[in-house]
Amino acid sequence: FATVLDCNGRPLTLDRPRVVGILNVTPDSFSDGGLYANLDAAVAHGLAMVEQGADMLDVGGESTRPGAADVSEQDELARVLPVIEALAARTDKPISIDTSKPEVMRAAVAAGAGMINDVYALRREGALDAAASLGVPVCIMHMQGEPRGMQDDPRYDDVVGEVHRFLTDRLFACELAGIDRRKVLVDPGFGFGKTLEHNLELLRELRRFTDLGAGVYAGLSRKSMIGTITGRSAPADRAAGSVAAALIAVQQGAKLVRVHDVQATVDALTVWHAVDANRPARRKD
Ligand SMILES: Nc1nc2[nH]c(SCCc3ccc(S(N)(=O)=O)cc3)nc2c(=O)[nH]1
Repeated sequence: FATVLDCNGRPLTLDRPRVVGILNVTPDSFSDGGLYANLDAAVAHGLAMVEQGADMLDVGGESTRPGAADVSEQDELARVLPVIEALAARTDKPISIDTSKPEVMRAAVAAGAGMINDVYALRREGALDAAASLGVPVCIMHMQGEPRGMQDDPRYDDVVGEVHRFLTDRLFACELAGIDRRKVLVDPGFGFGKTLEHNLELLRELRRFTDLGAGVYAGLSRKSMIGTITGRSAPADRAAGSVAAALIAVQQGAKLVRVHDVQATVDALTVWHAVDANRPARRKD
């Protein structure tokens, strides 16, 4: 995958693992309870995360947590466009749009977004063509079922193998549509139609996804897998567990982690990088 992704004129350099700050602009954001439902608060939070070291911001206007209801195109546009425009004017960091709707992709990129983050992996009607014509990097993610019912009874014979096969197929679909594989990131979709055991197996085997020639992207922050393991029922209490999970993902080869707790994660990855980057070259014996 490319070491520098051109995100609508804003570079994202993947020479080391990078941190994506989550900016939910939905009334029911699962962990910040719609704190950023209004524009000024959302923009302030986005800029605060950049100050804390976020390398990119991920703006989402449709909650895709389990049981979430669908959002109309116009509602989603009304939520995300003002935020993307305001942020693009006030930071030079890349901004990704977390959406599955082609028209939201187009409008968001026109407003300044530089990456498409699609939890449906461009499977919606027109999404592949929209992404291909926009030419910005894309993150494609695995989900079993739909947000409404994906956690009812997730089942796999071989969760890693099936998720790997899905991402392989979607990568191929991207290439057929004219999207350069080097501009695609792949994501196993933690919490999207997976039990705790499935999520743990995917994290344990995350390195298996680095053979696809695409950067690996992971979204673990404050999810129920962290809560169940640590006993932290309130998402806001899951920062330490989330940082631990992000570090494990990075140690397994992930290049991007999508997080709520930016500063803590940035510091953890800085410590990891100091140790990893200064590794003495292997002795020629
Ligand atoms: N690429 C990418 N984009 C994402 N967007 C989101 S929104 C989170 C929705 C959610 C919340 C909570 C749970 S749960 N039941 O596991 O706590 C699941 C899904 N996530 C991801 C992710 O991972 N990758």
